[in-house]
Amino acid sequence: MKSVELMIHARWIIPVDADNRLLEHHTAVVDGGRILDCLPQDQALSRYKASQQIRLNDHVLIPGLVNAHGHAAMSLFRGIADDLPLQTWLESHIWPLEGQWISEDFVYQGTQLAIAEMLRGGTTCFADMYFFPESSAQAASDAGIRVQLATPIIDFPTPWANTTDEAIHKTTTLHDNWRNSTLVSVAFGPHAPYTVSDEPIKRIITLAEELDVPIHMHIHETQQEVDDAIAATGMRPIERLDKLGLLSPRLLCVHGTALNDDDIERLQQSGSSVVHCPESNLKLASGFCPVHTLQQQGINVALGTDGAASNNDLDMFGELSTAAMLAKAVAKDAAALPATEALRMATINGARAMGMDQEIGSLEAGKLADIVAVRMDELNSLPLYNPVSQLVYSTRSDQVSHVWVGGRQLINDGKFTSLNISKITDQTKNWQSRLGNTP
Ligand SMILES: CSC[C@H]1O[C@@H](n2cnc3c(O)ncnc32)[C@H](O)[C@@H]1O
Ligand SMILES: [Zn+2]
Repeated sequence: MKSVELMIHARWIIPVDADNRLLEHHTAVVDGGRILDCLPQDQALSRYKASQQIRLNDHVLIPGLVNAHGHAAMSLFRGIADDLPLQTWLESHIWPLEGQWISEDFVYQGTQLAIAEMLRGGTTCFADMYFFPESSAQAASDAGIRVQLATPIIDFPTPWANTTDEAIHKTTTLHDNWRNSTLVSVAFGPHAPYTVSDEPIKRIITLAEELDVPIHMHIHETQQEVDDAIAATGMRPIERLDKLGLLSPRLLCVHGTALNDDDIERLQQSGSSVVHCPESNLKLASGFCPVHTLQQQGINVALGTDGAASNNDLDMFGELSTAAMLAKAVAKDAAALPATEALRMATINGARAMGMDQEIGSLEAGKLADIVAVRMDELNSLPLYNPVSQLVYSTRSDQVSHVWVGGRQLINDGKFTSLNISKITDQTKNWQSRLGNTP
């Protein structure tokens, strides 16, 4: 018998593997932070002896959810500027607030709040674009969650960097400082086509290749963005970025609304990923991402919440259900984005977009043990004919009971093991009273 650290015996396991299998009465065997095996319970008990065994008789195990786009620290701006279209929201409300309030402490504490919400809802890895990414890196590392930090690169001075050169230099330093981390990785985050000019984009392309890291950018968020770009440059944003050489498998194209056939062909030919943020797109009335068409073209589509200031939560189960329903309405086809595909979007597709699909995104031997257990004996989950359908269409995030990242347990029966929630609540209320007094 081989000695291992942990065996999780579950009623169902959805590994999100290539065959979309559903396993019943199986065991996930974890050792050294990785999944060693996934096999029938009776075989697990005869082959392995574990220091810890957990029996989850009413639960489904899934890979940790991957939130492929957000601005974690913006959780401190949740509800501060609602019911506005993107450009008014950003230019008249959010950017002035950021100019006044953003600091290392704001980002560390705001990111802690976001991490607590994400972990509690089964997210084990998130891609983040925000100022002071050093503070976000520290918050993620302290909490034990996985993060890919897309550093904020924008043509105007920000509280983090005065110039694009400084932001790019700080990106390479951040990459160097966290190169040995198993939790924190770094990407370039040029903000959007309308805020970053050609020269920095060219430098980013070269450096991203040298460092072998992703590039993460808001692209085609609204029809207005496309119309303005055509008026200013004679080109659609995706056409311009393609001509600059930005489109490639290392690109996460966030939003992807207002896409025409030429845009879709460029995304497909280049192997770029699209990150769909349905709730933010709906709330800001930004537009619709043609998810079904993109998937029919073989484009990798991942799922993100965007920040809590435009969503207004970081609940990937809610996002999953919204994505599945919206895709059907947009395609005028009830068969568009079936539950199995939606779950892939929220797991393995996100991992692939972030260049991490060899390590996370599915429950398969050799991968890091980023695992989530969800209780399926709640009223809204019964009767249970199809666990995947239930997960996507009727599960609430508070049904998440256990969460492991790299084999470390961060949620145990609904309770946090690595975060001091009363401290996070107090510091959040403190920010609320400071921001609430803004004239
Ligand atoms: C360069 S750091 C990130 C920057 O992006 C702003 N932001 C947040 N949400 C959106 C969005 O949906 N579209 C464009 N920009 C967004 C955030 O406030 C920061 O300034
Ligand atoms: Zn965003």
